[in-house]
Amino acid sequence: MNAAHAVKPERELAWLDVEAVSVRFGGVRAVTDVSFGVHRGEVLSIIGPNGAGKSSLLNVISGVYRAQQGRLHFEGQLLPQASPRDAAQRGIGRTFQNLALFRGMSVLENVLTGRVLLMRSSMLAHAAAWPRAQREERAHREAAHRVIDFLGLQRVRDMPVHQLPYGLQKRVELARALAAEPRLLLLDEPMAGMNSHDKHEMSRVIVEANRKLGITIVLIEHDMGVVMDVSDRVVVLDYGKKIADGRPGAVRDDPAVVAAYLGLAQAA
Ligand SMILES: Nc1ncnc2c1ncn2[C@@H]1O[C@H](COP(=O)(O)OP(=O)(O)OP(=O)(O)O)[C@@H](O)[C@H]1O
Repeated sequence: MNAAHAVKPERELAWLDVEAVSVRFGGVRAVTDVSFGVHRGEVLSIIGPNGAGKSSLLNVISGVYRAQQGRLHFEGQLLPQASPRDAAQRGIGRTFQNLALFRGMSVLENVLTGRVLLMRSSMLAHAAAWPRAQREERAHREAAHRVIDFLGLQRVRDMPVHQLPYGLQKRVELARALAAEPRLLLLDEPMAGMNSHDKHEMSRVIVEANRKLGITIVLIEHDMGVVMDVSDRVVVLDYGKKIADGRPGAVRDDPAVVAAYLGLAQAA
């Protein structure tokens, strides 16, 4: 066959397929031509020095930011960009780098807000206490209770969130994200600012959510000990570009990664 007529085979898409994504803010290139795949059932960590583009990438996947270039596919479907609601409805959940809870509301109420997109009855039906709406509300409360039990938050269930220590507040945030029943959960520095005991606890519940609930997890984390412990695979960004992608041990020993982090140590 004439080489000119050879058809390039279609690339096989990963479960979440990030293809040549670039994000710019004015003159700042936050993410440049980054591609990687997330396999169903894994814990994948995204690491890299401050400002490497990790949160921007997560924001593109969760529909918060629009990429100027590139495409995303989730479960074989092209993801429309900059639509957090669409991403959530497709089963992509997330937490944010800074606490984003309703501080005056109880733990249970916060977790219930995670189920808003799963609610079918209108607010009016709930307000009028129609039987179907009541049944639905009961089911949502039961689901919220299950998540609270899963994360060991029963004792503080009715407390206002602002009265809880920081480590527990971060766990409530995770509970709210789990309440939405995501298949893919994006966690942006869920252990930032935690002491080592709380970090250990948070790592444990993340691994349990992955293993027991079958949720695929993409995690941004700075603590290399945690990354090595919990990740099946690691993607490394530096100045917006992907510099490594592989098993944790291989990535840790990768000369390009060592150089990126050594550069950081020398600059400090
Ligand atoms: N909304 C925005 N507007 C303007 N610039 C932004 C915005 N979001 C991110 N940036 C810039 O894009 C670059 C990458 O930022 P990003 O937050 O994605 O990095 P990061 O790897 O998550 O950093 P960190 O570890 O410090 O959270 C930085 O230079 C940042 O200042």
